[in-house]
Amino acid sequence: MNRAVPYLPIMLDCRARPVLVVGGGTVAERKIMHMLEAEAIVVVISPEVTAAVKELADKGELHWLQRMYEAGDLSASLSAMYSNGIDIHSNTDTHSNTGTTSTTSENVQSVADLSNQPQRYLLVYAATSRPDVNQLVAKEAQQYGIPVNVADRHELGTFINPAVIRRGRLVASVSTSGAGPIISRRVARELGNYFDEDYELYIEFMYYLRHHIKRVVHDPQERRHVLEQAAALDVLAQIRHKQFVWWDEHQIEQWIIQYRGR
Ligand SMILES: C[C@@]1(CC(=O)O)c2cc3[nH]c(cc4nc(cc5[nH]c(cc(n2)[C@H]1CCC(=O)O)[C@@](C)(CC(=O)O)[C@@H]5CCC(=O)O)C(CC(=O)O)=C4CCC(=O)O)c(CCC(=O)O)c3CC(=O)O
Ligand SMILES: NC(=O)C1=CN([C@@H]2O[C@H](COP(=O)(O)OP(=O)(O)OC[C@H]3O[C@@H](n4cnc5c(N)ncnc54)[C@H](O)[C@@H]3O)[C@@H](O)[C@H]2O)C=CC1
Repeated sequence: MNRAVPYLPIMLDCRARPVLVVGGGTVAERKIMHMLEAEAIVVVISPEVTAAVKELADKGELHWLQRMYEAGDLSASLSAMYSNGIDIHSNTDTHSNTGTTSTTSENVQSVADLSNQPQRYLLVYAATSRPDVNQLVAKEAQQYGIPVNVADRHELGTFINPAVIRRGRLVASVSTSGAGPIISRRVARELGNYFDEDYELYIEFMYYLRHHIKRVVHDPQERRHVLEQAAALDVLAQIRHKQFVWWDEHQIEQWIIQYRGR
């Protein structure tokens, strides 16, 4: 038995960064949905895709290259891909060569914008049904220093995906370090029952309060004390009992005053 890989859990800002998904089946579709939620620019290379992925491509919400993965796809920089005449904008959008944005989604950037992007993919997903292709994608990604996820044999890749629940700014992700994804999903659902919908407003309010405190309380010790008091507020209970009323700035100032100078 292998020892568990000590994976590093992080939160990655993927907004407007290009990510590549190789393959377009149900597994690829799930990974694509997470990438779109993270507001990444999604490029899919696959001869066939699911109906849902096709629809997203048609709407211009992702870029579909309708073909097999080719060795070298990852070594080509994105701007080079484009200047070689490969339309990475979308499989259907023949007008994108003009460099104008002709899509409905905020996610999708014009080709001109893409050429200003980093020259390599931020992340790569090898999610085809062909082990040899997935292995080639993994090898190439590692050659170029791009983090890669391999759907059929996670040990060939450099990162894996947790099961996730979101409550606005609160994100809980669960991994079994690859031992059993169904268990991850179950644990995430259990966390989701505990951290229910009320947490969204609670965390939003705490964000707003902390932001305000950071702006007006400059002494580090004093700030720390005020932030501890904020964390101890019974806002969540008030939300649960439908008694919570959002504070205005004046209320916050008044509340802070009582803890100042301590
Ligand atoms: C290592 C990892 C790498 C990665 O994909 O990132 C991986 C790998 C593999 N999954 C396999 C199978 C299944 N995966 C799922 C579901 C999910 N898989 C996810 C993550 C991960 N899966 C990573 C580890 C997560 C952890 O650490 O716990 C979730 C959590 C998140 C997500 O995919 O985004 C998502 C649930 C999300 C949700 O619903 O909330 C289901 C269930 C289903 O489809 O309904 C099955 C079928 C049942 C079964 O086989 O157990 C196989 C065998 C393939 C084969 O047999 O050919 C491999 C290959 C291998 O183990 O190497
Ligand atoms: N990591 C995970 O969460 C899970 C992984 N898997 C594994 O993931 C893999 C994919 O599973 P599914 O999506 O269900 O398969 P699928 O058969 O539905 O889809 C495979 C996709 O790969 C594409 N493809 C095939 N050859 C290609 C090539 N040379 N270049 C580019 N694309 C190519 C096909 O067009 C198709 O879109 C399988 O190996 C499966 O064992 C399965 C379940 C969960």
